[in-house]
Amino acid sequence: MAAQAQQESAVVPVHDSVRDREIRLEQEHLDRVYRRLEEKISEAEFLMHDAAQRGHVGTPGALAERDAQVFRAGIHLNRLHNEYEDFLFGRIDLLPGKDGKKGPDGAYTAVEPAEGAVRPDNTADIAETLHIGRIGVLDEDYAPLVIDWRAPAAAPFYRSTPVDPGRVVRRRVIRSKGRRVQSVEDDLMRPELKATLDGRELAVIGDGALMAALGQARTHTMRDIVASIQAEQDLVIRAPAASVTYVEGGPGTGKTAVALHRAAYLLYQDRRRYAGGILIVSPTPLLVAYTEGVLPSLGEEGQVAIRAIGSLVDGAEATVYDSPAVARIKGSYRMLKVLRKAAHGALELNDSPQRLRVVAFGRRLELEAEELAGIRRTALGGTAPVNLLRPRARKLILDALWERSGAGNRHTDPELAAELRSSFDEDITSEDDFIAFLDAWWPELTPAAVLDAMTDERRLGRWARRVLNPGEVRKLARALQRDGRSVHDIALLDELQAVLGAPARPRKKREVDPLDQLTGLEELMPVREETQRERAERLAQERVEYAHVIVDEAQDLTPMQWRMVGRRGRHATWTIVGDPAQSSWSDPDEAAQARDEALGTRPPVARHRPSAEGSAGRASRGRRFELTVNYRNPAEIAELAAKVLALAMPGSESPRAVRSTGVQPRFAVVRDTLGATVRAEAARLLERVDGTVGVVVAMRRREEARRWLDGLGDRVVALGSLEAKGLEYDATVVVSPAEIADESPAGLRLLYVALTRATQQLTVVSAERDEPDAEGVPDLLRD
Ligand SMILES: Nc1ncnc2c1ncn2[C@@H]1O[C@H](COP(=O)(O)OP(=O)(O)OP(=O)(O)O)[C@@H](O)[C@H]1O
Repeated sequence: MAAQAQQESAVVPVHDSVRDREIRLEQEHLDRVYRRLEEKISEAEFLMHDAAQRGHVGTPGALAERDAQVFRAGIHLNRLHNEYEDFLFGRIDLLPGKDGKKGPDGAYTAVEPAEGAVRPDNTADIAETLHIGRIGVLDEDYAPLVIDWRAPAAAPFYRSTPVDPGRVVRRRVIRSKGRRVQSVEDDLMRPELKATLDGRELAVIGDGALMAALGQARTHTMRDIVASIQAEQDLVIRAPAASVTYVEGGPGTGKTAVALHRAAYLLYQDRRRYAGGILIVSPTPLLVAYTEGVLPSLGEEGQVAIRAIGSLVDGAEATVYDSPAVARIKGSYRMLKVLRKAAHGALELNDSPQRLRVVAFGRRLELEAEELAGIRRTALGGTAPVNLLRPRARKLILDALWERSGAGNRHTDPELAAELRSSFDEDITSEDDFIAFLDAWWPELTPAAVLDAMTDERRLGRWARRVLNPGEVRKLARALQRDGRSVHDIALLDELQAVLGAPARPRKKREVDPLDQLTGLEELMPVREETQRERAERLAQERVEYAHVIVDEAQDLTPMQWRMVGRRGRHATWTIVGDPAQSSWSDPDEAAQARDEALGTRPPVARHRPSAEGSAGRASRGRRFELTVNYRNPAEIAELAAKVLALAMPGSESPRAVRSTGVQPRFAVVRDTLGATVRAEAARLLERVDGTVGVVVAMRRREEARRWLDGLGDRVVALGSLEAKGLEYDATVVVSPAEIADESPAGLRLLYVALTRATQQLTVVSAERDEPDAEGVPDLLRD
């Protein structure tokens, strides 16, 4: 494979003085870059100062231009001031290009070398050297000192391989700290070539950047991979954002890393188009915290929102977990019907009035319970949001009262009849009793109130008739009774928000007109409710939608979650990143159907039933990429995990591990108590690795496991199997594979996730139910 071939070609021992010379040369270049950056900083500061000096006078156009200038200079300054580690991290030495043309960044555009660039005796001259960094920097003559890693000219840095080298002869990764270059590592793309640069033979230093990056100790935050993005990953990062881009790959293939770098790339490549924002949906707050430093390190902040799937609804936050059985109910399409029924049914709760009595034109008029129920049914017909139907219901009531009053027959002249009707309506609607009736009979519902109403089992049973069975109703009602929201509740709240429509704004008082005050007219004017059209316009403004949505760990989204995410990207392009073998959702067919509907790649079909043919395996519209190399796990750990993959998804292939450590996974059995054994194993690993240790347990043991690790320090953490999604540690302890596997229908897939979190060492602790053999190897992990 390309990555390995690169490594093999790069191991060339060099004399220290050559290394020192190469480092010195890179240092000289970096010094020039920083001098130029300082000039740019002064320029930006001057611009800001200058703009601010222009004061507050001028035409509105000039003021807007001044504000824009201050804004732009501020952003620029901010980026320049962030003194990144590894500001400059790469370099490529290139043969002359085919057509000799230069692009807007000052670099040659041709990917292929010019004819004759390589002489018959396999010698060549380097025609161009490009340095690659986090942002582009031009010198005073507009020649590139540093090319932005996302610029087209930087692509060969990532794409070139010994198999398909293009113009690249040497690819160099430069490591620096602050302003000092510390080391360089080279890969030769054309090892057969004797290339010279300025009359001197090209030196080759180090044993490859990728391996150096992979061997580093892990902290609790992810690092960017700009210096060592691999060719298959680069293709995904730079794929044009048309419709949907699907990315699949096993654990550790860099899916999350690629997703983050793709966000930065898209912004760079078309900042205006993505000004509407990019949303990255992540499975857990832990993964959000782990990854949120990457984009700032790539110079991108502000336009990308990384949100956990349980934090997508403002004002609600998932804090508790559902049992697998409850999750299955809450996540399923079937909930759609239940929620709609509940939203309608909730109108009748809390002493909804059974009768309406008003006085109009001096007559007492009444509507009885049955008539009111009929009016409610008519008003609720159709699909408009419940809260927006109140004006319609009000109108239907007035119609019924008008009918009852018999006043409609008084005039044959239409104009007079209309006048009479309008004063009839005014008579009624200005009555306090009528306003109070309407508030109680058609209350403004909130999603939280409807979900609370669903905690009553009998009531829920009514709303879920023929959709959920009585056992499911009981489980759901009980789960909703608990304090705190689960990640699945958030999708229900969002669905309810759509079913109900946003609550009306507090009624706006009309602007006070001094004339009105003089005449006392203010008091006579009825307070105006927000009209339906005004509300629709307001909602359109308030709607939170994004220009591009990236869904990480997409295999985990339930149908209800897909609907929630879909609402945030109705006009967006998408990048969907996942691995079916790691899915924690039990019905992949139903989820795939929901995904395709959310992405608009498939017409909606009957909802609460999975389609008869099954849709998970069928290709949806869009481009597909596959990542095939595991950069996280050493081969020893990947091999063990592959055994579980064969059980969880027979026939699917494991990604190929790119390195090996020679350290085999360790198997331990419970000696004293489970807690004491796990603690001892965690302590042992803490001594053996410099970075972090993760202890993965079945979800129900999370709290307990935290106590087991008390006092071992903050390099070690305990996690439930669902919480381990996407994370990685130097070493992991996986506690009782059988417990994890038995905990849910997706248990084997969650065990696969647990076993693939370590970058260096893994210990598996078996309890009794794991049926360990004499070596301590649990049943599930034996050949
Ligand atoms: N090109 C690369 N250079 C250096 N490190 C890399 C590269 N690609 C991936 N990695 C590292 O490999 C590890 C795994 O990457 P990442 O978490 O993105 O994988 P993933 O496919 O999302 O895994 P999972 O499916 O298990 O969540 C990370 O530490 C990442 O930094």
